[in-house]
Amino acid sequence: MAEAIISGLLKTQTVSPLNITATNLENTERLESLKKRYQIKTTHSRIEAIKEADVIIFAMKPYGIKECIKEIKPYCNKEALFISILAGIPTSYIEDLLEFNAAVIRTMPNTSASIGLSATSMSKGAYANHKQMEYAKELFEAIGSVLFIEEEKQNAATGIAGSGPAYFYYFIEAMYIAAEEANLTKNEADSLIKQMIIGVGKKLESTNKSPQELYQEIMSPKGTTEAGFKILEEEQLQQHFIKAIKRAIQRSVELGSVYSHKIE
Ligand SMILES: NC(=O)C1=CN([C@@H]2O[C@H](COP(=O)(O)OP(=O)(O)OC[C@H]3O[C@@H](n4cnc5c(N)ncnc54)[C@H](OP(=O)(O)O)[C@@H]3O)[C@@H](O)[C@H]2O)C=CC1
Ligand SMILES: O=C(O)[C@@H]1CCC=N1
Repeated sequence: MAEAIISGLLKTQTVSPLNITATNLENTERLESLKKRYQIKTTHSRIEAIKEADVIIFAMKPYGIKECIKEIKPYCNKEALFISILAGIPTSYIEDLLEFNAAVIRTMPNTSASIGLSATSMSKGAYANHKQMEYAKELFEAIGSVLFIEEEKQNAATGIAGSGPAYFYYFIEAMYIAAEEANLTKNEADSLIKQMIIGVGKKLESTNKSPQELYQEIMSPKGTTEAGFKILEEEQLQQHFIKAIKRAIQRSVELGSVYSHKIE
């Protein structure tokens, strides 16, 4: 995710490579390759990375945030803007760890960020101001769209749009399996499935029709689609899918409470 953000910021010339420093935990090879590909600065020292930064983006796994902030806190610029892409982690937790009135913004992008098509949701912490929100929006527009939402809705946004692409890829995988079993070659399947998915996305974008209207349009009486739908309904696939999304949302809540319980 961090690379997708870096790549978007550079492609849109939102930030100069000279003003980006990437760091990670231990993977030197990865930092070298980022440096070579994007001409950004890299360092293994998280303190060096953040010391003079006016924007700090947290993009590690949620369980890493506590240790990270503990390490960098004494060196942080108190005027900096802190942006988190961590699933579940509340802005209040980051503010508490930093132990000053830090401007914190919580975001939830998705992997389509790597092609500039993320659907990112963004919420304000207690001390971030309007100007900082607008600035963060500008940064994240380099990787797609940005929607401002209240922080209590971020877990829902995480289950829907953060995890969402994975569920679609899973269904698309099923299409490839069915295509192969029906003797389509890989190239034939690629050509049909990819364009079909692009068409669905663009159609959805260009119409006011509901998803139900759209699938009903496809279903001729006693036709192929209707025959397939009967199986989906018998298996209660839609209910299972709703259950899966609800579980993802719940997991985001859990991540927030597991990793952001009382601070020592
Ligand atoms: N994957 C997704 O679709 C999305 C993920 N997110 C969120 O983004 C975050 C990252 O996910 P993802 O990119 O998939 O994970 P990755 O494992 O690909 O990347 C995590 C990176 O964080 C680095 N890291 C870990 N701890 C520290 C630390 N203390 N200081 C600096 N760097 C650190 C790791 O370094 P090293 O390689 O050296 O271990 C690694 O480069 C998660 O919090 C997730 O919730 C949000 C939206 C979508
Ligand atoms: O699975 C996860 O926890 C992260 C957050 C959203 C997408 N990936």
